[in-house]
Amino acid sequence: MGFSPSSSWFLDPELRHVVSKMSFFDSFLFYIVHLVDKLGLWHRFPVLLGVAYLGIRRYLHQRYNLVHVGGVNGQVYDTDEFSYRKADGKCNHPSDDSVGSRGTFIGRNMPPCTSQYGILDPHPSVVATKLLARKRFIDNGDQFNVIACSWIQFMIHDWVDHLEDTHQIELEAPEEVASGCPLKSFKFLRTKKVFSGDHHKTGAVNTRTPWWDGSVVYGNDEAGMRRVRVFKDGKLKLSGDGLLERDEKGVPISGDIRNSWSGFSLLQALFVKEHNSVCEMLKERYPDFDDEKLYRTARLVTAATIELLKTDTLTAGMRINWYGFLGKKVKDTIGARFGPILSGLVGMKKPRDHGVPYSLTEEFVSVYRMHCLLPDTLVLRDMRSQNVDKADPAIEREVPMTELIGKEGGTKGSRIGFDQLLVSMGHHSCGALTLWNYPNWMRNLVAQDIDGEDRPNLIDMAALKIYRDRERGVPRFNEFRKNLMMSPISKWEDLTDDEEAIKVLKEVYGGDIDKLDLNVGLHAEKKIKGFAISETAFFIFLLVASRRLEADRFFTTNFNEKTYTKEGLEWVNTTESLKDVIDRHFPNLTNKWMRCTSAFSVWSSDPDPTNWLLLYLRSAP
Ligand code: HEM
Repeated sequence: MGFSPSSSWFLDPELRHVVSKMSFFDSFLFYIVHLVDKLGLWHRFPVLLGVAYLGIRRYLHQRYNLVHVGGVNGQVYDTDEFSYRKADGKCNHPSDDSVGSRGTFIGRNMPPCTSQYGILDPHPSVVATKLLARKRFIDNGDQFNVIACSWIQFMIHDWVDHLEDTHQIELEAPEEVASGCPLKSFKFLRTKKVFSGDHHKTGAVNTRTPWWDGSVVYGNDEAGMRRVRVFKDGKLKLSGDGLLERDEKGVPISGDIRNSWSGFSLLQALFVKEHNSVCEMLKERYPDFDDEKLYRTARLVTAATIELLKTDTLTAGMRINWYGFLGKKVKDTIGARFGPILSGLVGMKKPRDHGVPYSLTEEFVSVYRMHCLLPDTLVLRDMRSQNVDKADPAIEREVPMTELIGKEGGTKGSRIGFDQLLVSMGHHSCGALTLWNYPNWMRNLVAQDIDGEDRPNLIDMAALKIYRDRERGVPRFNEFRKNLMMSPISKWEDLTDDEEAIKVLKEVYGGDIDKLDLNVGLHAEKKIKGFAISETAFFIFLLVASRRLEADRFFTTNFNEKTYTKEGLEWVNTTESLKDVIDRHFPNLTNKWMRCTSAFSVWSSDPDPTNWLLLYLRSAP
């Protein structure tokens, strides 16, 4: 029986079930979190208090929001023999070689949906047409540019993709919206349900490796890995123009090639360059390293790069994940000696999985469905300018996104070239995660299979994303929030101040708030100042971002000179942002074209002001 204050006036009745399964201590912590939530306070706290709140919340999520879907039952192995990242993600967990490998189950952060709404209630095409379809492009201001959007896609393609069934489904738009749908009906493959041998009975399987292991560049299995390697000096293949090589069918040669576009391939090419530079550095220091040893070490180093989100509280939170409360200077000087809180998760003596074998989760995939970040066109900047006005560089022309996707997009990307693509993406704000901002060109999309080949049937991605969550048993918005220890909404006004949105939400969901789809809720939700994503999505990131580091042997036990080499570790520790990586390879580009501090902000925007106050002591943004 948990802690229960005598006057429980402030506990939402819907959250009683949450407290009932908690220990006394945990329920005490939960009441603190719940009180802060009710007062809407945590993001207004000074940074130190905000971080403390997030720390308690993360602790509670680690205890109550990790659900093992099952099926991990590998072998014990010799960790010293495999002190490198294997192609298929095997041999990372200290005592079970299969945890986190390709083909294991996608986990959950909460039990599957319990509501009885039908899979077509309301019809996904109705939701897509009335609430998601872009009316006009709404940008995200200066905070994030198209590089940031591609970076997130790059991460997704490193971590997760659902195995599909061979069974085809057809969705036909109901008459009331058919005229507004680019496709009156479309066909796609069902998510494959695999028997998990556990109490949830079935689950979905990940065709990518869920570790932060750079598989987007290196491949997800032996064949994928062999495809990208040169087999000389540890290096990876790269075309003479600095972009990806392509095979005779026009498919790019890279770790993950499905549903790519020029901006995404550009990031892959950038990290191939980074990998190859690490190889050169290692070869110079260690002339006796053979191709295999150079490849393995350079992969470890390249995969361990990181970039952080905005606002001081988030930055502090992410830095604490990596360096701990004592900060980078102390960690660099004396090492990770004081445990995860003071010295950070990276470099901990042992990986931690909180009793649940590591995997990514269904909920994580749902909240990362951020296709609204994609613009309709990419505005190309004029690279011939002599005196570049960084605040407003001259425009050459606009290219529709449809010309930048798939195999044709690869050819177009090569014609544009690395420099112009990168600079143009840097200067282009990405889309906002809000209602009525889903790119219409994705409602009529040529999707690709796992080999990068175009599929014959066009798909409506806006409708499909609603279908996918329902098909995979991800709870709808209110049930999702309750499971995440957040208060559910009781009226539409709790969700948004936008009167037009409320009107259409009522129309689509017939006034039944519990029916609201997760992804619609996430896009409609009022945003916290400084946040591009919703608070509901953020709490999933809070849990999963740290888990990716702390469960990984190569960020904990093996994050040392013996595994990475002294120079490799130094490389990781002196590379703090994507800008550092760009600067290493293209110093003139950022000098000439970028005003701001982070490569992910719109490049014409102001640099971050110097703030002499210690990060943790700052007030709220
Ligand atoms: C031109 C760019 C992009 C294209 C063509 C594209 C296309 C696709 C397609 C066809 C799917 C599979 C849909 C399904 O069968 O359920 C998908 C899934 C997904 N995409 Fe994208 N996408 C793009 C960019 C992005 C971006 C920028 C993000 C995130 C910021 C993103 C996040 C996701 C996620 C989370 C999934 C679900 C993966 C899964 O089900 O396991 N995509 N995308």
